Amino acid sequence: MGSSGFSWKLPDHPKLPKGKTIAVIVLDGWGEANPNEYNCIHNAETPTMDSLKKGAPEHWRLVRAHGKAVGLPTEDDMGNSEVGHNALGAGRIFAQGAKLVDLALESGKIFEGDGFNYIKESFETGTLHLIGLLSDGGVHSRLDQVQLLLKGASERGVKRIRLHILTDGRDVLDGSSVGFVETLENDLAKLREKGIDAKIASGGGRMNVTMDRYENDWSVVKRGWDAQVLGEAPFKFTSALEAVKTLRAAPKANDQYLPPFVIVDESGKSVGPIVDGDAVVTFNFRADRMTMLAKALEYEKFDNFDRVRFPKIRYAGMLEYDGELKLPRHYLVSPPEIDRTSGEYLVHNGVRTFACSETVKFGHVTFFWNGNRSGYFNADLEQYVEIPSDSGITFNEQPKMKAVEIAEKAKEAILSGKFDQIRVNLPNGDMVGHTGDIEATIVACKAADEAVKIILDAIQQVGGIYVVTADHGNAEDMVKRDKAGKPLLKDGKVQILTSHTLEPVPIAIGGPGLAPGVRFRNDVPTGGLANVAATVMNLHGFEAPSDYETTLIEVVDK
Ligand SMILES: O=C(O)[C@H](O)COP(=O)(O)O
Ligand SMILES: [Mn+2]
Ligand SMILES: [Mn+2]
Repeated sequence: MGSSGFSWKLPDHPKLPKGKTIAVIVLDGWGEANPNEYNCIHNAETPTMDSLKKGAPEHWRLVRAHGKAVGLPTEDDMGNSEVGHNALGAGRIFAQGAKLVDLALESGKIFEGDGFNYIKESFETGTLHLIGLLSDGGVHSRLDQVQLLLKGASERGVKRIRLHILTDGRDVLDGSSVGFVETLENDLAKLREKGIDAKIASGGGRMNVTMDRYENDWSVVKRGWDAQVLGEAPFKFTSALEAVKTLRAAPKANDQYLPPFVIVDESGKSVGPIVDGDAVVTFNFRADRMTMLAKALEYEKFDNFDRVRFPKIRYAGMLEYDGELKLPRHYLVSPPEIDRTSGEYLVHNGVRTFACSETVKFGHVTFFWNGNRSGYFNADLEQYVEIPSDSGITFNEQPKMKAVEIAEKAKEAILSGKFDQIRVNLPNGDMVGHTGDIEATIVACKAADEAVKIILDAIQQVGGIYVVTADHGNAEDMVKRDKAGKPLLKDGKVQILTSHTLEPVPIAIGGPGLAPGVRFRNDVPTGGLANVAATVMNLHGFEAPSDYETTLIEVVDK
Protein backbone atom coordinates (compact mmCIF):
# COMPACT_ATOMS: atom_id res chain seq x y z
CA MET A 1 0.00 0.00 0.00
CA GLY A 2 1.39 3.42 -0.95
CA SER A 3 1.26 6.49 1.25
CA SER A 4 -1.99 7.57 -0.47
CA GLY A 5 -3.62 4.35 0.69
CA PHE A 6 -3.91 3.08 -2.85
CA SER A 7 -3.37 -0.59 -3.44
CA TRP A 8 -3.47 -2.78 -6.54
CA LYS A 9 -4.53 -5.69 -4.35
CA LEU A 10 -8.13 -6.61 -5.02
CA PRO A 11 -10.22 -8.00 -2.15
CA ASP A 12 -11.30 -11.63 -2.46
CA HIS A 13 -14.82 -12.11 -3.67
CA PRO A 14 -16.81 -13.42 -0.70
CA LYS A 15 -18.43 -16.22 -2.67
CA LEU A 16 -16.64 -16.82 -5.94
CA PRO A 17 -13.50 -18.94 -6.30
CA LYS A 18 -10.25 -18.01 -8.00
CA GLY A 19 -8.38 -20.00 -10.58
CA LYS A 20 -11.07 -20.54 -13.20
CA THR A 21 -10.08 -20.22 -16.83
CA ILE A 22 -12.19 -17.45 -18.32
CA ALA A 23 -12.71 -16.75 -22.00
CA VAL A 24 -13.77 -13.18 -22.71
CA ILE A 25 -15.06 -12.97 -26.26
CA VAL A 26 -15.88 -9.66 -27.92
CA LEU A 27 -17.90 -9.96 -31.09
CA ASP A 28 -17.11 -6.77 -32.94
CA GLY A 29 -20.17 -4.98 -34.32
CA TRP A 30 -22.75 -7.45 -32.96
CA GLY A 31 -25.85 -5.69 -31.66
CA GLU A 32 -29.35 -6.86 -30.88
CA ALA A 33 -32.19 -5.66 -33.10
CA ASN A 34 -35.54 -6.78 -34.42
CA PRO A 35 -35.39 -9.63 -36.88
CA ASN A 36 -35.90 -8.48 -40.47
CA GLU A 37 -34.20 -8.71 -43.83
CA TYR A 38 -31.52 -6.16 -42.86
CA ASN A 39 -30.56 -7.97 -39.68
CA CYS A 40 -27.61 -10.05 -40.88
CA ILE A 41 -27.08 -11.66 -37.49
CA HIS A 42 -30.65 -12.87 -37.45
CA ASN A 43 -30.40 -14.06 -41.04
CA ALA A 44 -27.15 -15.92 -40.52
CA GLU A 45 -26.98 -19.37 -39.00
CA THR A 46 -25.77 -18.62 -35.50
CA PRO A 47 -26.63 -21.69 -33.42
CA THR A 48 -24.10 -20.98 -30.71
CA MET A 49 -25.16 -17.40 -30.06
CA ASP A 50 -28.82 -18.48 -30.32
CA SER A 51 -28.30 -21.12 -27.67
CA LEU A 52 -26.69 -18.58 -25.33
CA LYS A 53 -29.70 -16.35 -25.69
CA LYS A 54 -31.89 -19.08 -24.27
CA GLY A 55 -30.11 -18.43 -20.96
CA ALA A 56 -31.96 -15.10 -20.55
CA PRO A 57 -32.52 -13.48 -18.15
CA GLU A 58 -30.14 -15.19 -15.71
CA HIS A 59 -27.23 -15.80 -18.07
CA TRP A 60 -27.96 -13.60 -21.07
CA ARG A 61 -28.95 -9.96 -21.18
CA LEU A 62 -28.42 -6.77 -23.11
CA VAL A 63 -26.11 -3.90 -22.21
CA ARG A 64 -25.84 -0.39 -23.56
CA ALA A 65 -23.00 0.30 -25.96
CA HIS A 66 -23.58 3.80 -27.31
CA GLY A 67 -23.91 7.42 -26.23
CA LYS A 68 -23.30 8.44 -22.66
CA ALA A 69 -22.92 4.84 -21.48
CA VAL A 70 -19.54 4.86 -23.24
CA GLY A 71 -18.56 8.50 -22.63
CA LEU A 72 -19.79 9.98 -25.91
CA PRO A 73 -21.34 13.46 -26.06
CA THR A 74 -24.98 12.51 -26.73
CA GLU A 75 -27.39 9.61 -26.94
CA ASP A 76 -27.39 10.07 -30.72
CA ASP A 77 -23.76 8.96 -30.87
CA MET A 78 -23.36 5.39 -32.03
CA GLY A 79 -20.88 3.23 -30.21
CA ASN A 80 -17.50 2.38 -31.65
CA SER A 81 -14.58 0.11 -31.00
CA GLU A 82 -12.43 2.64 -29.21
CA VAL A 83 -14.98 3.74 -26.64
CA GLY A 84 -16.49 0.25 -26.42
CA HIS A 85 -13.23 -1.51 -25.62
CA ASN A 86 -12.15 1.35 -23.34
CA ALA A 87 -15.33 0.89 -21.31
CA LEU A 88 -15.08 -2.91 -21.31
CA GLY A 89 -11.50 -2.81 -20.08
CA ALA A 90 -11.60 0.18 -17.76
CA GLY A 91 -14.83 -0.55 -15.90
CA ARG A 92 -15.65 3.14 -15.71
CA ILE A 93 -17.05 5.71 -18.10
CA PHE A 94 -14.58 8.37 -19.22
CA ALA A 95 -15.45 11.45 -21.24
CA GLN A 96 -14.05 10.42 -24.61
CA GLY A 97 -12.09 12.30 -27.29
CA ALA A 98 -15.20 13.60 -29.05
CA LYS A 99 -16.51 15.08 -25.84
CA LEU A 100 -13.15 16.45 -24.69
CA VAL A 101 -12.63 18.27 -27.98
CA ASP A 102 -16.18 19.68 -27.77
CA LEU A 103 -15.47 21.03 -24.30
CA ALA A 104 -12.11 22.51 -25.29
CA LEU A 105 -13.67 24.25 -28.29
CA GLU A 106 -16.65 25.46 -26.28
CA SER A 107 -14.49 27.01 -23.59
CA GLY A 108 -11.88 28.24 -26.08
CA LYS A 109 -9.18 26.46 -24.05
CA ILE A 110 -8.04 24.60 -27.15
CA PHE A 111 -6.67 27.91 -28.48
CA GLU A 112 -4.76 28.69 -25.29
CA GLY A 113 -2.97 25.39 -24.88
CA ASP A 114 0.62 24.46 -25.70
CA GLY A 115 -0.38 22.55 -28.82
CA PHE A 116 -2.13 25.46 -30.49
CA ASN A 117 0.54 27.93 -29.41
CA TYR A 118 3.12 25.68 -31.00
CA ILE A 119 1.45 25.47 -34.41
CA LYS A 120 0.67 29.18 -34.24
CA GLU A 121 4.37 29.90 -34.60
CA SER A 122 3.94 28.96 -38.27
CA PHE A 123 0.97 31.24 -38.96
CA GLU A 124 2.99 34.30 -39.90
CA THR A 125 5.13 32.78 -42.62
CA GLY A 126 3.88 29.26 -43.19
CA THR A 127 0.72 27.36 -44.10
CA LEU A 128 -1.58 25.58 -41.64
CA HIS A 129 -2.49 22.14 -43.01
CA LEU A 130 -5.43 20.25 -41.56
CA ILE A 131 -5.56 16.54 -42.34
CA GLY A 132 -8.40 14.22 -41.32
CA LEU A 133 -11.70 12.49 -41.89
CA LEU A 134 -14.33 14.81 -43.35
CA SER A 135 -17.44 13.46 -41.68
CA ASP A 136 -20.00 14.02 -39.00
CA GLY A 137 -19.83 10.38 -37.92
CA GLY A 138 -18.36 11.34 -34.56
CA VAL A 139 -16.25 8.18 -34.47
CA HIS A 140 -12.89 9.57 -35.60
CA SER A 141 -13.66 13.23 -36.18
CA ARG A 142 -16.49 15.72 -36.62
CA LEU A 143 -16.93 18.38 -39.26
CA ASP A 144 -18.35 20.91 -36.79
CA GLN A 145 -15.14 20.64 -34.78
CA VAL A 146 -13.08 21.30 -37.91
CA GLN A 147 -15.25 24.33 -38.63
CA LEU A 148 -14.61 25.72 -35.15
CA LEU A 149 -10.93 25.02 -35.49
CA LEU A 150 -10.85 26.92 -38.79
CA LYS A 151 -12.71 29.82 -37.22
CA GLY A 152 -10.40 29.87 -34.20
CA ALA A 153 -7.25 29.76 -36.34
CA SER A 154 -8.60 32.49 -38.62
CA GLU A 155 -9.20 34.73 -35.61
CA ARG A 156 -5.67 34.11 -34.41
CA GLY A 157 -3.60 35.20 -37.33
CA VAL A 158 -3.46 32.30 -39.75
CA LYS A 159 -2.84 33.51 -43.30
CA ARG A 160 -2.85 30.38 -45.38
CA ILE A 161 -4.78 27.15 -44.78
CA ARG A 162 -4.80 23.90 -46.72
CA LEU A 163 -7.21 21.06 -46.02
CA HIS A 164 -6.34 17.45 -46.83
CA ILE A 165 -9.62 15.61 -46.66
CA LEU A 166 -10.41 11.92 -46.30
CA THR A 167 -13.87 10.94 -47.44
CA ASP A 168 -15.85 8.65 -45.14
CA GLY A 169 -18.83 6.52 -46.27
CA ARG A 170 -18.13 4.10 -43.40
CA ASP A 171 -19.36 5.92 -40.28
CA VAL A 172 -21.82 7.85 -42.47
CA LEU A 173 -23.74 7.06 -45.64
CA ASP A 174 -21.84 6.43 -48.83
CA GLY A 175 -22.22 9.50 -51.04
CA SER A 176 -22.36 11.95 -48.14
CA SER A 177 -18.85 13.13 -49.04
CA VAL A 178 -20.28 15.50 -51.65
CA GLY A 179 -22.34 17.40 -49.08
CA PHE A 180 -19.45 17.61 -46.64
CA VAL A 181 -17.15 19.01 -49.33
CA GLU A 182 -19.80 21.58 -50.27
CA THR A 183 -20.12 22.69 -46.65
CA LEU A 184 -16.38 22.95 -46.27
CA GLU A 185 -15.98 24.83 -49.55
CA ASN A 186 -18.57 27.37 -48.38
CA ASP A 187 -16.66 27.91 -45.16
CA LEU A 188 -13.38 28.30 -47.01
CA ALA A 189 -14.95 30.79 -49.40
CA LYS A 190 -15.98 32.90 -46.41
CA LEU A 191 -12.43 32.75 -45.06
CA ARG A 192 -11.13 33.86 -48.44
CA GLU A 193 -13.48 36.86 -48.29
CA LYS A 194 -11.69 37.75 -45.06
CA GLY A 195 -8.37 37.65 -46.86
CA ILE A 196 -7.26 34.21 -45.72
CA ASP A 197 -5.92 32.01 -48.49
CA ALA A 198 -7.87 28.84 -47.63
CA LYS A 199 -8.29 25.83 -49.93
CA ILE A 200 -8.73 22.10 -50.06
CA ALA A 201 -5.43 20.73 -51.34
CA SER A 202 -5.84 16.98 -51.52
CA GLY A 203 -8.10 14.09 -50.71
CA GLY A 204 -8.98 10.44 -51.00
CA GLY A 205 -11.15 7.74 -49.47
CA ARG A 206 -10.28 6.88 -45.88
CA MET A 207 -9.71 3.15 -46.46
CA ASN A 208 -7.52 3.76 -49.47
CA VAL A 209 -5.69 6.84 -48.30
CA THR A 210 -4.02 7.50 -44.91
CA MET A 211 -6.38 5.84 -42.42
CA ASP A 212 -4.91 2.35 -42.12
CA ARG A 213 -4.43 1.06 -38.59
CA TYR A 214 -2.15 -1.19 -36.57
CA GLU A 215 0.38 -1.18 -39.43
CA ASN A 216 -1.72 -3.46 -41.59
CA ASP A 217 -0.78 -1.78 -44.88
CA TRP A 218 1.68 1.11 -45.04
CA SER A 219 0.94 1.68 -48.72
CA VAL A 220 -2.33 3.30 -47.60
CA VAL A 221 -0.40 5.90 -45.61
CA LYS A 222 2.08 6.35 -48.43
CA ARG A 223 -0.68 7.21 -50.91
CA GLY A 224 -1.80 9.91 -48.49
CA TRP A 225 1.74 11.15 -47.93
CA ASP A 226 2.34 11.52 -51.63
CA ALA A 227 -0.80 13.63 -52.05
CA GLN A 228 -0.64 15.63 -48.83
CA VAL A 229 3.09 16.24 -48.45
CA LEU A 230 4.50 15.82 -51.95
CA GLY A 231 1.45 17.12 -53.80
CA GLU A 232 1.42 14.10 -56.10
CA ALA A 233 -1.50 11.84 -56.95
CA PRO A 234 -2.84 9.93 -59.95
CA PHE A 235 -5.84 12.26 -60.17
CA LYS A 236 -5.65 16.03 -60.46
CA PHE A 237 -8.56 18.45 -60.30
CA THR A 238 -9.01 22.16 -59.95
CA SER A 239 -11.66 21.81 -57.24
CA ALA A 240 -12.40 19.27 -54.54
CA LEU A 241 -16.08 19.21 -55.37
CA GLU A 242 -15.29 18.34 -58.94
CA ALA A 243 -12.83 15.71 -57.67
CA VAL A 244 -15.31 13.95 -55.44
CA LYS A 245 -18.16 14.13 -57.94
CA THR A 246 -16.00 12.84 -60.80
CA LEU A 247 -14.37 10.05 -58.83
CA ARG A 248 -17.71 8.95 -57.41
CA ALA A 249 -19.09 8.59 -60.93
CA ALA A 250 -16.75 5.65 -61.68
CA PRO A 251 -18.43 2.23 -61.56
CA LYS A 252 -18.58 0.80 -58.02
CA ALA A 253 -16.98 3.96 -56.63
CA ASN A 254 -17.44 4.42 -52.92
CA ASP A 255 -16.52 7.21 -50.52
CA GLN A 256 -14.44 4.83 -48.40
CA TYR A 257 -12.21 3.89 -51.32
CA LEU A 258 -11.89 6.98 -53.51
CA PRO A 259 -8.41 7.17 -55.03
CA PRO A 260 -6.00 9.89 -53.89
CA PHE A 261 -6.27 13.23 -55.67
CA VAL A 262 -4.61 16.62 -55.51
CA ILE A 263 -6.00 20.01 -56.31
CA VAL A 264 -3.94 21.95 -58.83
CA ASP A 265 -3.85 25.57 -60.01
CA GLU A 266 -4.26 26.74 -63.64
CA SER A 267 -0.67 25.81 -64.37
CA GLY A 268 -1.22 22.27 -63.07
CA LYS A 269 0.80 22.82 -59.91
CA SER A 270 -0.48 21.30 -56.67
CA VAL A 271 -1.97 24.04 -54.46
CA GLY A 272 -0.85 22.74 -51.12
CA PRO A 273 2.14 20.44 -50.61
CA ILE A 274 3.52 20.49 -47.08
CA VAL A 275 6.86 22.27 -46.90
CA ASP A 276 9.44 23.40 -44.34
CA GLY A 277 8.05 25.90 -41.87
CA ASP A 278 4.41 24.81 -42.23
CA ALA A 279 2.15 23.67 -39.41
CA VAL A 280 0.14 20.45 -39.60
CA VAL A 281 -2.81 19.37 -37.48
CA THR A 282 -4.33 15.92 -37.83
CA PHE A 283 -7.85 16.66 -36.69
CA ASN A 284 -9.08 13.13 -35.92
CA PHE A 285 -9.52 12.70 -32.18
CA ARG A 286 -9.45 8.92 -32.39
CA ALA A 287 -6.03 7.36 -32.35
CA ASP A 288 -6.02 4.06 -34.17
CA ARG A 289 -6.21 5.34 -37.73
CA MET A 290 -4.00 8.42 -37.20
CA THR A 291 -1.05 6.81 -35.47
CA MET A 292 0.69 5.66 -38.63
CA LEU A 293 0.50 9.09 -40.25
CA ALA A 294 1.60 10.68 -36.97
CA LYS A 295 4.73 8.53 -37.06
CA ALA A 296 5.43 9.49 -40.66
CA LEU A 297 5.01 13.19 -39.84
CA GLU A 298 7.03 13.11 -36.65
CA TYR A 299 9.75 10.46 -36.66
CA GLU A 300 13.12 11.48 -38.02
CA LYS A 301 14.03 7.82 -38.36
CA PHE A 302 11.39 6.09 -40.41
CA ASP A 303 11.60 3.24 -42.88
CA ASN A 304 8.03 2.15 -43.51
CA PHE A 305 8.02 3.80 -46.91
CA ASP A 306 10.14 6.29 -48.80
CA ARG A 307 8.94 9.73 -47.75
CA VAL A 308 11.09 11.34 -50.49
CA ARG A 309 10.94 14.58 -48.55
CA PHE A 310 10.65 15.00 -44.76
CA PRO A 311 9.61 18.61 -44.24
CA LYS A 312 10.51 20.43 -41.03
CA ILE A 313 7.06 21.23 -39.74
CA ARG A 314 5.29 22.05 -36.52
CA TYR A 315 2.93 19.13 -36.08
CA ALA A 316 0.15 18.65 -33.54
CA GLY A 317 -2.51 15.97 -33.24
CA MET A 318 -6.04 16.86 -32.19
CA LEU A 319 -5.25 14.51 -29.31
CA GLU A 320 -2.22 12.66 -28.12
CA TYR A 321 -2.66 9.36 -29.95
CA ASP A 322 -0.36 7.14 -27.91
CA GLY A 323 0.53 8.00 -24.33
CA GLU A 324 3.26 5.37 -24.11
CA LEU A 325 4.99 6.47 -27.29
CA LYS A 326 4.23 10.14 -26.48
CA LEU A 327 2.94 10.44 -30.05
CA PRO A 328 2.62 13.08 -31.28
CA ARG A 329 4.71 15.27 -29.01
CA HIS A 330 2.31 18.17 -29.50
CA TYR A 331 -1.46 17.97 -29.38
CA LEU A 332 -4.39 20.36 -29.02
CA VAL A 333 -6.45 18.48 -26.43
CA SER A 334 -5.33 16.06 -23.74
CA PRO A 335 -6.77 12.58 -24.14
CA PRO A 336 -8.93 10.92 -21.48
CA GLU A 337 -6.77 9.67 -18.66
CA ILE A 338 -7.91 6.11 -18.49
CA ASP A 339 -6.06 4.67 -15.55
CA ARG A 340 -6.31 1.56 -13.36
CA THR A 341 -7.86 -0.62 -16.04
CA SER A 342 -9.10 -4.10 -15.18
CA GLY A 343 -6.24 -5.60 -17.15
CA GLU A 344 -3.70 -3.80 -15.00
CA TYR A 345 -5.48 -4.77 -11.77
CA LEU A 346 -5.82 -8.40 -12.75
CA VAL A 347 -2.18 -8.71 -13.69
CA HIS A 348 -1.22 -7.18 -10.33
CA ASN A 349 -3.35 -9.87 -8.74
CA GLY A 350 -1.60 -12.67 -10.58
CA VAL A 351 -4.15 -13.26 -13.35
CA ARG A 352 -2.29 -14.59 -16.38
CA THR A 353 -3.72 -13.07 -19.51
CA PHE A 354 -3.77 -14.02 -23.18
CA ALA A 355 -5.21 -11.60 -25.76
CA CYS A 356 -5.62 -12.22 -29.46
CA SER A 357 -7.18 -10.86 -32.60
CA GLU A 358 -6.20 -10.31 -36.19
CA THR A 359 -4.31 -7.16 -37.16
CA VAL A 360 -7.30 -4.96 -37.94
CA LYS A 361 -8.66 -5.44 -34.41
CA PHE A 362 -5.52 -6.40 -32.52
CA GLY A 363 -5.15 -3.00 -30.85
CA HIS A 364 -8.77 -3.17 -29.78
CA VAL A 365 -8.26 -6.05 -27.31
CA THR A 366 -4.88 -4.73 -26.22
CA PHE A 367 -4.36 -0.97 -26.69
CA PHE A 368 -8.00 0.15 -26.31
CA TRP A 369 -8.78 -2.50 -23.69
CA ASN A 370 -5.85 -1.27 -21.61
CA GLY A 371 -6.91 2.39 -21.68
CA ASN A 372 -5.06 3.38 -24.88
CA ARG A 373 -1.80 1.97 -23.65
CA SER A 374 0.49 -0.15 -25.77
CA GLY A 375 2.61 -2.99 -24.48
CA TYR A 376 2.35 -5.36 -21.55
CA PHE A 377 1.79 -4.48 -17.91
CA ASN A 378 3.83 -7.52 -16.97
CA ALA A 379 5.38 -9.52 -19.80
CA ASP A 380 5.80 -12.53 -17.51
CA LEU A 381 2.06 -12.86 -17.04
CA GLU A 382 0.72 -11.68 -20.39
CA GLN A 383 0.87 -12.81 -23.97
CA TYR A 384 -0.70 -10.88 -26.85
CA VAL A 385 -0.94 -12.62 -30.21
CA GLU A 386 -1.67 -10.85 -33.48
CA ILE A 387 -2.82 -12.86 -36.47
CA PRO A 388 -1.97 -11.01 -39.70
CA SER A 389 -5.07 -9.73 -41.47
CA ASP A 390 -5.48 -9.90 -45.20
CA SER A 391 -4.52 -6.56 -46.67
CA GLY A 392 -5.42 -4.84 -49.89
CA ILE A 393 -8.93 -6.29 -49.95
CA THR A 394 -12.35 -5.20 -48.77
CA PHE A 395 -13.50 -7.74 -46.26
CA ASN A 396 -16.65 -8.70 -48.13
CA GLU A 397 -14.23 -10.58 -50.37
CA GLN A 398 -13.10 -12.71 -47.41
CA PRO A 399 -15.94 -12.47 -44.90
CA LYS A 400 -14.68 -15.34 -42.78
CA MET A 401 -11.56 -13.27 -42.14
CA LYS A 402 -9.33 -14.94 -39.53
CA ALA A 403 -12.12 -15.97 -37.15
CA VAL A 404 -11.13 -19.63 -37.08
CA GLU A 405 -7.45 -18.81 -36.67
CA ILE A 406 -8.23 -16.52 -33.73
CA ALA A 407 -10.46 -19.16 -32.14
CA GLU A 408 -7.83 -21.87 -32.61
CA LYS A 409 -5.20 -19.68 -30.95
CA ALA A 410 -7.59 -19.02 -28.08
CA LYS A 411 -8.34 -22.73 -27.80
CA GLU A 412 -4.64 -23.52 -27.65
CA ALA A 413 -4.18 -20.92 -24.93
CA ILE A 414 -7.15 -22.27 -22.97
CA LEU A 415 -5.99 -25.89 -23.18
CA SER A 416 -2.39 -24.96 -22.33
CA GLY A 417 -3.38 -24.19 -18.76
CA LYS A 418 -0.98 -21.25 -18.86
CA PHE A 419 -3.61 -18.51 -18.73
CA ASP A 420 -6.48 -17.45 -16.48
CA GLN A 421 -8.05 -15.00 -18.92
CA ILE A 422 -8.19 -15.56 -22.66
CA ARG A 423 -9.53 -12.50 -24.43
CA VAL A 424 -10.33 -12.22 -28.12
CA ASN A 425 -12.00 -9.91 -30.56
CA LEU A 426 -13.83 -11.52 -33.49
CA PRO A 427 -13.99 -8.79 -36.16
CA ASN A 428 -16.31 -10.28 -38.77
CA GLY A 429 -19.69 -8.65 -38.05
CA ASP A 430 -18.08 -5.25 -37.92
CA MET A 431 -15.49 -5.31 -40.69
CA VAL A 432 -17.79 -6.93 -43.20
CA GLY A 433 -20.77 -4.90 -41.98
CA HIS A 434 -18.83 -1.75 -42.87
CA THR A 435 -18.69 -2.84 -46.50
CA GLY A 436 -22.49 -2.68 -46.71
CA ASP A 437 -22.55 -6.09 -48.45
CA ILE A 438 -25.48 -7.88 -46.88
CA GLU A 439 -24.79 -11.34 -48.28
CA ALA A 440 -21.17 -11.21 -47.18
CA THR A 441 -22.15 -9.92 -43.74
CA ILE A 442 -24.39 -12.94 -43.25
CA VAL A 443 -21.43 -15.20 -44.06
CA ALA A 444 -19.33 -13.13 -41.65
CA CYS A 445 -21.78 -13.55 -38.77
CA LYS A 446 -21.92 -17.30 -39.30
CA ALA A 447 -18.13 -17.45 -39.24
CA ALA A 448 -17.99 -15.48 -35.98
CA ASP A 449 -20.56 -17.81 -34.44
CA GLU A 450 -18.49 -20.84 -35.43
CA ALA A 451 -15.44 -19.26 -33.85
CA VAL A 452 -17.36 -18.71 -30.62
CA LYS A 453 -18.23 -22.40 -30.61
CA ILE A 454 -14.58 -23.44 -30.90
CA ILE A 455 -13.72 -21.31 -27.88
CA LEU A 456 -16.72 -22.42 -25.81
CA ASP A 457 -15.88 -26.07 -26.51
CA ALA A 458 -12.38 -25.49 -25.18
CA ILE A 459 -13.80 -23.81 -22.08
CA GLN A 460 -16.04 -26.83 -21.62
CA GLN A 461 -13.00 -29.12 -21.71
CA VAL A 462 -11.13 -27.26 -18.97
CA GLY A 463 -14.13 -26.60 -16.74
CA GLY A 464 -13.89 -22.86 -17.33
CA ILE A 465 -16.19 -19.88 -17.67
CA TYR A 466 -17.10 -17.81 -20.71
CA VAL A 467 -18.21 -14.22 -21.07
CA VAL A 468 -19.43 -13.44 -24.57
CA THR A 469 -20.28 -9.87 -25.45
CA ALA A 470 -19.80 -7.21 -28.14
CA ASP A 471 -18.47 -3.67 -28.37
CA HIS A 472 -21.30 -1.99 -30.35
CA GLY A 473 -23.84 -2.78 -33.02
CA ASN A 474 -23.29 -2.97 -36.76
CA ALA A 475 -24.31 -6.20 -38.55
CA GLU A 476 -27.74 -6.39 -36.90
CA ASP A 477 -29.04 -3.46 -38.92
CA MET A 478 -27.78 -2.65 -42.38
CA VAL A 479 -30.28 -0.06 -43.51
CA LYS A 480 -30.75 3.63 -42.85
CA ARG A 481 -34.09 4.15 -41.11
CA ASP A 482 -36.43 7.05 -40.46
CA LYS A 483 -37.43 8.05 -36.94
CA ALA A 484 -40.27 5.53 -36.99
CA GLY A 485 -37.81 2.76 -37.88
CA LYS A 486 -38.87 2.33 -41.51
CA PRO A 487 -36.10 1.93 -44.16
CA LEU A 488 -35.41 5.28 -45.80
CA LEU A 489 -35.66 5.38 -49.55
CA LYS A 490 -33.56 7.48 -51.90
CA ASP A 491 -34.31 7.42 -55.62
CA GLY A 492 -36.61 4.47 -54.93
CA LYS A 493 -33.85 2.41 -53.29
CA VAL A 494 -33.12 1.68 -49.64
CA GLN A 495 -29.96 3.27 -48.33
CA ILE A 496 -27.50 0.70 -47.06
CA LEU A 497 -26.07 1.49 -43.64
CA THR A 498 -22.35 0.82 -43.41
CA SER A 499 -21.96 2.37 -39.98
CA HIS A 500 -22.37 1.20 -36.42
CA THR A 501 -25.74 1.53 -34.72
CA LEU A 502 -27.28 2.71 -31.47
CA GLU A 503 -28.40 -0.80 -30.53
CA PRO A 504 -27.55 -2.56 -27.29
CA VAL A 505 -25.33 -5.63 -27.34
CA PRO A 506 -25.71 -9.03 -25.71
CA ILE A 507 -23.67 -10.39 -22.86
CA ALA A 508 -23.79 -14.06 -21.98
CA ILE A 509 -22.05 -15.92 -19.15
CA GLY A 510 -21.75 -19.64 -18.58
CA GLY A 511 -19.53 -22.67 -18.73
CA PRO A 512 -18.95 -25.55 -16.34
CA GLY A 513 -16.84 -23.38 -14.03
CA LEU A 514 -19.60 -20.87 -13.38
CA ALA A 515 -20.71 -21.30 -9.76
CA PRO A 516 -24.31 -22.58 -9.66
CA GLY A 517 -25.79 -19.52 -7.95
CA VAL A 518 -24.31 -16.92 -10.34
CA ARG A 519 -26.88 -14.99 -12.33
CA PHE A 520 -27.43 -11.53 -13.76
CA ARG A 521 -28.92 -9.11 -11.28
CA ASN A 522 -32.18 -7.51 -12.30
CA ASP A 523 -31.45 -4.21 -10.57
CA VAL A 524 -28.97 -2.86 -13.14
CA PRO A 525 -31.40 -2.40 -16.04
CA THR A 526 -29.40 0.39 -17.63
CA GLY A 527 -26.12 -1.52 -17.39
CA GLY A 528 -23.60 -0.84 -20.11
CA LEU A 529 -20.23 -2.03 -21.34
CA ALA A 530 -18.48 -0.39 -18.39
CA ASN A 531 -20.25 -2.83 -16.06
CA VAL A 532 -18.53 -5.78 -17.68
CA ALA A 533 -15.11 -5.26 -16.04
CA ALA A 534 -16.41 -5.67 -12.49
CA THR A 535 -18.37 -8.71 -13.66
CA VAL A 536 -15.26 -10.35 -15.09
CA MET A 537 -13.21 -9.48 -11.98
CA ASN A 538 -15.86 -11.22 -9.84
CA LEU A 539 -15.68 -14.31 -12.02
CA HIS A 540 -11.91 -14.34 -11.46
CA GLY A 541 -12.69 -14.44 -7.71
CA PHE A 542 -12.12 -10.76 -6.89
CA GLU A 543 -14.19 -7.82 -5.79
CA ALA A 544 -13.92 -4.90 -8.18
CA PRO A 545 -12.51 -1.53 -7.03
CA SER A 546 -15.20 0.57 -5.40
CA ASP A 547 -15.20 3.25 -8.10
CA TYR A 548 -15.82 0.76 -10.90
CA GLU A 549 -19.28 0.59 -12.43
CA THR A 550 -21.17 -2.06 -10.56
CA THR A 551 -21.07 -5.75 -11.40
CA LEU A 552 -23.87 -7.26 -13.47
CA ILE A 553 -23.93 -10.49 -11.44
CA GLU A 554 -25.01 -11.74 -8.05
CA VAL A 555 -24.56 -15.07 -6.33
CA VAL A 556 -27.65 -16.66 -4.85
CA ASP A 557 -27.72 -19.80 -2.74
CA LYS A 558 -28.58 -22.88 -4.76
O1 LIG B 1 -12.44 2.81 -38.07
C1 LIG B 1 -13.39 2.15 -38.47
O2 LIG B 1 -13.27 1.09 -39.11
C2 LIG B 1 -14.78 2.69 -38.26
O3 LIG B 1 -14.76 4.08 -38.39
C3 LIG B 1 -15.26 2.38 -36.90
O4 LIG B 1 -15.17 1.01 -36.63
P1 LIG B 1 -14.61 0.46 -35.26
O5 LIG B 1 -14.97 1.44 -34.20
O6 LIG B 1 -15.38 -0.84 -35.09
O7 LIG B 1 -13.17 0.23 -35.41
MN1 LIG C 1 -15.86 -2.41 -32.98
MN1 LIG D 1 -16.54 -0.73 -36.91
